[in-house]
Amino acid sequence: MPTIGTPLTPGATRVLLLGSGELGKEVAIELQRFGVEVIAVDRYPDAPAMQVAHRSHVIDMLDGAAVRAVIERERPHLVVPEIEAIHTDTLVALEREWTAAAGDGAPAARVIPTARAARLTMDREGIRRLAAEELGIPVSPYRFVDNRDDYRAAVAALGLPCVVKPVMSSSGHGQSLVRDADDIDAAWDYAQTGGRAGAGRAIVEGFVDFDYEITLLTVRHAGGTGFCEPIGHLQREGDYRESWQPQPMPARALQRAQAMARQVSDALGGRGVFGMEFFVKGEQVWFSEVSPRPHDTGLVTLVSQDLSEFALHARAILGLPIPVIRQLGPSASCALLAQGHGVPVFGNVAAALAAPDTALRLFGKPRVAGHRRVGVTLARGADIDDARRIAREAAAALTMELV
Ligand SMILES: Nc1ncnc2c1ncn2[C@@H]1O[C@H](COP(=O)(O)OP(=O)(O)OP(=O)(O)O)[C@@H](O)[C@H]1O
Ligand SMILES: NCC(=O)N[C@@H]1O[C@H](COP(=O)([O-])[O-])[C@@H](O)[C@H]1O
Ligand SMILES: [Mg+2]
Repeated sequence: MPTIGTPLTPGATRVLLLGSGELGKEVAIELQRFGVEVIAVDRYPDAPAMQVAHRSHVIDMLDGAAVRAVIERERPHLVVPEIEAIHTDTLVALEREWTAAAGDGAPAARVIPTARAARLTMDREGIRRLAAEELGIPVSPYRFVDNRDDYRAAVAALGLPCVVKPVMSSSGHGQSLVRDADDIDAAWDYAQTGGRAGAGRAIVEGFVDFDYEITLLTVRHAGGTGFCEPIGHLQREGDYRESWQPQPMPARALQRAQAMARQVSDALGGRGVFGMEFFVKGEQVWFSEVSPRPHDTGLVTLVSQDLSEFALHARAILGLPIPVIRQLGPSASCALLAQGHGVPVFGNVAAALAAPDTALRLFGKPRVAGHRRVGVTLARGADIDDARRIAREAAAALTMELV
């Protein structure tokens, strides 16, 4: 059994991150605090988590042979997917090989939370069919389509407004809200260009007219399943702009969300944090999707909890106890988005931190080409509105240039 505490020695626990963005950077920092050896992998050099890892590799993570080669070379004990866009069939195959080789003993390595969870959530179809069709959980009405004719038929069947998304996409890429008949064709064209795997399959979802939406961070750990206080968030163009915790909600709705989160996370299995997304209207709750890993809206937990979602992920995957998760009061995060081309240069950083109980994460992404999240402001306040205002003001005080 590997031990923790002394990286870069033969007995060290090695963790390999597949994806090295802002979320992986915080996970890497938490693992570093336990003396775990961290290897960061992503599609481009100098990714945020690479900057705080022991070693890094640049590979095409959608190339199965490249994923296998880096894992076989590094022989990690834990493989931690950090994004959806990974050749997850290779993870499934590797997991099977490790299990077979172990016989009755513990496998040499594990995928977090499981290879199947990574595969089912890499594409909207796997998780949607599991939640809606196998588990019978309420979701928006939906249809999967592969061509323009089927798409038009799906829009006609589901009615307007509806939402169109490539099956493989995240952070709103390729996603449109179709409000009226004039939007129908453009939304299809965008779904065909905005997805990760290029043109192809899409989901059409009936629009859920929710009061608010939440992320329910759910952690499966050695001692059972725990929940964080619900996180409310504001999305624009399918991408998160602000999040806050705790989102006030009726006890009945929270119980429903927790029960669904437990059902879905139990079905996916393994250990780690799951970002369960729900829509809420009154006491009604719809499951939307899940990240079997820390969630971007959960960045708020960097100031709102004693153990952030990243600290929880690290503890859970290492098999360490999580006896309690303390919420520290009304808190908020505000995403810093850059638009254009070049290297981000920040100014007025001091002003962003002038108010009490504020914090800042600048991710250190080396370049922006188009639209990219490059940082986040964090704040605690007297209430949610106050915390959101402080986080927004901190973001507005910063200047950002691309050079
Ligand atoms: N059926 C729907 N009805 C109403 N709003 C929706 C629906 N589907 C998506 N949205 C809105 O769009 C947002 C993004 O959708 P979704 O979470 O499916 O996309 P995503 O690209 O996976 O986002 P991310 O990767 O950032 O979580 C949701 O948080 C919600 O605000
Ligand atoms: N909604 C998922 C999400 O927020 N994922 C986070 O964004 C990074 C990719 O950013 P990039 O597109 O700027 O490289 C990912 O690596 C992850 O940290
Ligand atoms: Mg989402």
